[in-house]
Amino acid sequence: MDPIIQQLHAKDQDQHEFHQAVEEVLESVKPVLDRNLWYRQQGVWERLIEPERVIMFRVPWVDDEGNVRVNRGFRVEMNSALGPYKGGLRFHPSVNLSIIKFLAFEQTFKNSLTTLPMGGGKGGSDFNPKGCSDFEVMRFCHSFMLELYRHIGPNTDVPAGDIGVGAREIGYLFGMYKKIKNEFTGVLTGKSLGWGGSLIRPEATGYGNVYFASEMLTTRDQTIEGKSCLVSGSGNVAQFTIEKILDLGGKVHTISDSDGYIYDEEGIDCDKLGWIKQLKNIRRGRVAEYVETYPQAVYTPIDPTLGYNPLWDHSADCAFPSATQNEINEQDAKNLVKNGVFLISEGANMPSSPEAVAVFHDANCLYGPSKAANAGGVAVSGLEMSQNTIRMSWPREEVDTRLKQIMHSIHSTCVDAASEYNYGQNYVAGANIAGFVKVVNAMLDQGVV
Ligand SMILES: NC(=O)C1=CN([C@@H]2O[C@H](COP(=O)(O)OP(=O)(O)OC[C@H]3O[C@@H](n4cnc5c(N)ncnc54)[C@H](O)[C@@H]3O)[C@@H](O)[C@H]2O)C=CC1
Ligand SMILES: O=C(O)CCC(=O)C(=O)O
Repeated sequence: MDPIIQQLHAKDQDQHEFHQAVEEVLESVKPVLDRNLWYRQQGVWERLIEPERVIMFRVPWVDDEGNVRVNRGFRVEMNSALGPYKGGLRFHPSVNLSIIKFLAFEQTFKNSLTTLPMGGGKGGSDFNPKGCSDFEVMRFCHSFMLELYRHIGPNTDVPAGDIGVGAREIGYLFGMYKKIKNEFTGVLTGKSLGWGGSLIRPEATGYGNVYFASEMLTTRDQTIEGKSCLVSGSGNVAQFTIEKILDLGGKVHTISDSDGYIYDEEGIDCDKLGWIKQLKNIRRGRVAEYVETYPQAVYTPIDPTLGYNPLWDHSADCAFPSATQNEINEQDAKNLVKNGVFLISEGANMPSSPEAVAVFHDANCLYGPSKAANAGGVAVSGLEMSQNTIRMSWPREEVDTRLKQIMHSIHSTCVDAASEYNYGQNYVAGANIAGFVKVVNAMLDQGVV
């Protein structure tokens, strides 16, 4: 094992997700480090895997029954070589330091790929919004911001949404920040349109992922039109991935949540997607309800004893994992390949295990890793920051055009970096190398800080 990885395991024991993310990047950038001894001498790698700052805090709040509840809050400010820390907040019971550190680490390279001036950060809490009333969510968000406000700012650290944090939560967080600081600034992105949000930000991660997939398909003279697709998740990223696939003439058969998944042989059309948006964004229900309205579809509950996810065991051309990390294991990857899937484009962060990624590469699939394929969300957040700074809002077409250009540029950046280091059409290596080189060159320019 590389001594750096040995040290990491000794220092940050049990941070499995963080180790996984670091090991993948280190593997890809070894030839870059070998070619540039200066990088090694300057300890860039050791500096990259140590967050600039880790903030952990108590979040006390009162539920509707008057009970005092306590959650743990996190913000990991990973790297500010390229700009203010930037990255989402995740509210989910599984959140811990390892998960936030892996997300902040990935975010650093992802933000670098966007070409926009953003450093990497991520935060969140083990708070579970599921089943909470709006008032409970509001009290939690206000308490969370009562601590977070002292660490963030429009030129310091600009959080946004992730799992469990959408427009409602961003509104409550912004309200408390504004009250404490007495200023109306672009301190958060993903804001509602009426008070500083950007058009296309809600759509950006999903749309961007499908634009990236289209770029990958172009290398084989193909398009999304007529392709059958498997999508996991049913939240923000999944919904707008489906919307763009339909827009480009593809067909989508699946959605899921943490209880189970839906397979709709006929395909999820625009009307059904509208129903899913109502279910998830307004009624906050479970995907199991889909079969009550569309009885031709099949609902399968999660069975953790299976060892694989049957959602990935259907015949299709393309897969868009859009739920959570490590949702595709080696067996799932083998099932996808066996069923004819030849393109995997990741909306979720690190949804494929390292063994699954190896299966995709061995089968010569077009495999778009998350830090490249889902970078459209944070890219449009960067555009929201620019619009807030100049106190303007750009029209929908303008933001969408910029998003398309950014995804095109990320694709060519990955292809060029992979080819420079003889990695062929390996988007993992390309994304890691290109993201890494830009960040470490900025770190070297700024000295040992
Ligand atoms: N919202 C954004 O702009 C971005 C999100 N992402 C990533 O996309 C993924 C989804 O995030 P969002 O759609 O924003 O969140 P969301 O909260 O809107 O939706 C998450 C969805 O995933 C499902 N899910 C969560 N845990 C699951 C599990 N263990 N098994 C099956 N389903 C599960 C939830 O039921 C929900 O439908 C995450 O990995 C997130 O980090 C990545 C880039 C940007
Ligand atoms: O828009 C942002 O700043 C957050 C996006 C994000 O969390 C991600 O790319 O994973």
